[in-house]
Amino acid sequence: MYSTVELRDVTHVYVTPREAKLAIEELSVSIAPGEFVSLVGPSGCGKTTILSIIAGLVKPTRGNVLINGEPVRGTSSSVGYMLQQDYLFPWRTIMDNACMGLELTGQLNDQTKQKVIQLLEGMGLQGTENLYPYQLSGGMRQRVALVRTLATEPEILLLDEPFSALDYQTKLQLEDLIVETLKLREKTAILVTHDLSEAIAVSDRVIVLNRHPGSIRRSFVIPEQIRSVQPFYAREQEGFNDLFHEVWMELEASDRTGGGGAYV
Ligand SMILES: Nc1ncnc2c1ncn2[C@@H]1O[C@H](COP(=O)(O)OP(=O)(O)OP(=O)(O)O)[C@@H](O)[C@H]1O
Repeated sequence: MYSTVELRDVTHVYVTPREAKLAIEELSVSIAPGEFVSLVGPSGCGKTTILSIIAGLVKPTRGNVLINGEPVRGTSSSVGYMLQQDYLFPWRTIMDNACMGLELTGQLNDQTKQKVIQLLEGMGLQGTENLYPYQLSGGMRQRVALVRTLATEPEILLLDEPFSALDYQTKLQLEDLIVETLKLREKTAILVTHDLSEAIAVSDRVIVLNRHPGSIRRSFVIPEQIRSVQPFYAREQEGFNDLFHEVWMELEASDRTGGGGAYV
């Protein structure tokens, strides 16, 4: 059985006219089918770069990236990317926004449109189909963005701080909804977040990255009693606070080590 996502000794150097910056060094990680993994680490340690490499948007300088055992060669419909901003088009209705991915990949037909309607319903967005993004709250818009991502049936979801622009209550509600939706559909997910409590509450595994250049510092497997319940209740489980403290100390240590950037 292969991993859904595998990075083998991945190094990435950003080359600009002024400098060559080592963003990630010798990073290896395997993510199993259906696993939910969070990446946490100091600002600038390479989290978004890792997602961009998995998405096929950035070609790593060295190393191999495999999805379902196949080398990544550019973007693929098996990988969906969700960002902090919803990037809905203001001039398109909610239905037309939700169908964007299908439209761009030539998969829009009566059957897939029906699936979008069902997904919107599942997210509590029934009745919004003919509205425009400005008529929805931030949390509702982010749910539309999730429908747009799920509509093309990606196997792997890359989530780059999708909850960070939301108010706290909406963020907790959306965490529960996304985790439930992804588990139900057996999706593999990789989340980048600055919120440690969120990382522990939603994940099967939390990976702490080293600061400059990005590499794996320590990996925490989330105990069964925490990951078997909804993220909201995970925070109340025995062992949650101790684990939070342990991950926090690791993150603090990561933040203290390393310089302002590694140059080659
Ligand atoms: N296109 C680029 N050109 C040059 N350097 C870049 C580019 N993108 C990122 N970098 C640099 O690579 C390093 C890693 O950036 P990246 O955005 O992956 O970090 P991050 O951990 O996601 O940061 P944050 O938590 O602040 O969002 C940083 O030092 C950043 O300045």
